[in-house]
Amino acid sequence: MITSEEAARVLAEADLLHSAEEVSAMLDTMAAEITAKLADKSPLVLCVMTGGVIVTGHLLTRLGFPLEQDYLHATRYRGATSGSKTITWLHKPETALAGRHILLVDDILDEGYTLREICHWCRDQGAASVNVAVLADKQHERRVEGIHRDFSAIELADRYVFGFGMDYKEYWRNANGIYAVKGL
Ligand SMILES: O=P(O)(O)OC[C@H]1O[C@H](OP(=O)(O)OP(=O)(O)O)[C@H](O)[C@@H]1O
Ligand SMILES: Nc1nc2[nH]cnc2c(=O)[nH]1
Repeated sequence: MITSEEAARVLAEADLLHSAEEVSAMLDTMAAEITAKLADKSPLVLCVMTGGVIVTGHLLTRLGFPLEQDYLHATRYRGATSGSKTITWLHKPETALAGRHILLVDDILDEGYTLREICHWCRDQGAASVNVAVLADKQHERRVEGIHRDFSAIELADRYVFGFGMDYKEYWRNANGIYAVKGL
């Protein structure tokens, strides 16, 4: 836990990596790629809470074809800046996945434990296909095997980032852009 004063200092000292305008343009491109692949599939779009909530909202307004929406919550960082290897499921979707084309939407693919487990779960439920869309794809050598993203708006350097759904110790998911914490 940090105070709101500390949160304000972190934002003031952070590096702005991508402005809101840049994020918007990159989401346009990703939405066009998703449309080309899934427009005739009547997909079930699953928002990975909490971080995925903002990118999912922005993305959905750019997808002009029939789809359904639900959400799930699986977390491993729980407000920290490094994650445990154990995923905690806080909510599973009500909608049946069997036979559906699933589009998972999350804020960031980092080491990949979270989305790998979620993809496995979707397939275990009998999904016809599982596609992964992330706002940010972090570039490093620590990615676990067995996970890849199908769509990504932005590739990021290996720093701890926040904004546009991503938190710094639960603050600044509401920051309108993508920032890197000073020194991290
Ligand atoms: O690729 P990984 O290294 O597994 O990390 C990526 C995950 O970490 C964050 O979730 P977090 O556990 O912080 O939960 P939150 O969305 O509720 O903040 C983010 O939203 C991704 O789901
Ligand atoms: N906010 C945030 N959450 C993450 N989860 C995995 N990596 C990150 C990151 O860089 N920032």
